[in-house]
Amino acid sequence: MPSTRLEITRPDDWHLHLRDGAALGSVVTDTARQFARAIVMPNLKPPVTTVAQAEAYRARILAGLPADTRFQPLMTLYLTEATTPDEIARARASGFVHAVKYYPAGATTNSQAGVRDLAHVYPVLEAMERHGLPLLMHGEATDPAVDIFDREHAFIERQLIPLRARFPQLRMVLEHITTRAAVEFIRAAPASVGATITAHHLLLNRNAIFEGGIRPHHYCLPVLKRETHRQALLDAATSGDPHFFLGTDSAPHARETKEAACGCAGIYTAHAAIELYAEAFEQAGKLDRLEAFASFHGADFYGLPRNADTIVLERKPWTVPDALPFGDSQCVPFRAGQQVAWSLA
Ligand SMILES: NC(=O)N[C@@H](CC(=O)O)C(=O)O
Ligand SMILES: [Zn+2]
Ligand SMILES: [Zn+2]
Repeated sequence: MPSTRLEITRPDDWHLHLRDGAALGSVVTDTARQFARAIVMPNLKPPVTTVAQAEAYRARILAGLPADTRFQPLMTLYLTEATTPDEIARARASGFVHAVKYYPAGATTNSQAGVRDLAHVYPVLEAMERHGLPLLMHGEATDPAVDIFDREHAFIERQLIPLRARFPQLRMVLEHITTRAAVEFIRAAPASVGATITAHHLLLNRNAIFEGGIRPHHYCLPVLKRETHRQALLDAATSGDPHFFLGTDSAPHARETKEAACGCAGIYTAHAAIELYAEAFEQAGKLDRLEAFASFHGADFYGLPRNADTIVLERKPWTVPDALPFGDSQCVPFRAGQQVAWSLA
């Protein structure tokens, strides 16, 4: 008999975009409904580059939460070529900054202030290695000559392998992995290197971007890949291997900025995140592996306690709204107007 009810330790989201201002208030509740904690990405405009900015952003997130939630935002700093080793020491001492995010300049949404040449931040990486502060990576090569579907693989070859050799003790997370090459690299790495996997990369392949026409709400970075890569991700997520953990990369954008001649990258999944992961794990026949992926591996990697309470998922389909409020605009969520197979009780 297929399961119709699943109780698991409350999960955490190890890669999340909450945005700021009015938009923040519209989205944070979706995450707080299901997750105890989330690693909050710093790619605001302007980016969160200092501990003082992270502290102020954290306060704005907490102020946007409904009174009855205990959701904890785990903050990150945006690495720039001006970041100092002193800032890393302050981050470690803060207790609320849990990682530093590396955006290769130009690789993705709000990455212009990112790093052009890793050699310029070696002293900062050395400080992170010493303080045990993880480096989170948007792992795509930015060389425009590299085919967009090969950018993750090229990043691994050109940046990640040399970086691992130079900083062997540096804790790292390759974020939102999308390829078999990434899965293989992470599997072979020590426990100090992990990877997050999104629900949308587990559920969709690149055909979804072009189904009957161009689908801006299925455009994200790294871009969706072929079916063989989706299969590799599903194998990794459901394998029980502690290198792999849940990170939604839920990345809301106002409708008009995606439905445009040059649409933004990012897919919003926070409204149904754990339910979507349950669908993917069910598809693989591995629902029994969801809890470790969603609730144990990430906490263990970050050296944080596992959550003590639980959530209950029921196999009860529901229909996702066509649009959700997003500041003074709207956000079109993943599966808009369509069904999700699992519900959060
Ligand atoms: N994933 C995306 O397509 N977009 C993210 C940025 C990111 O995580 O690369 C965003 O901030 O919109
Ligand atoms: Zn990214
Ligand atoms: Zn992201």
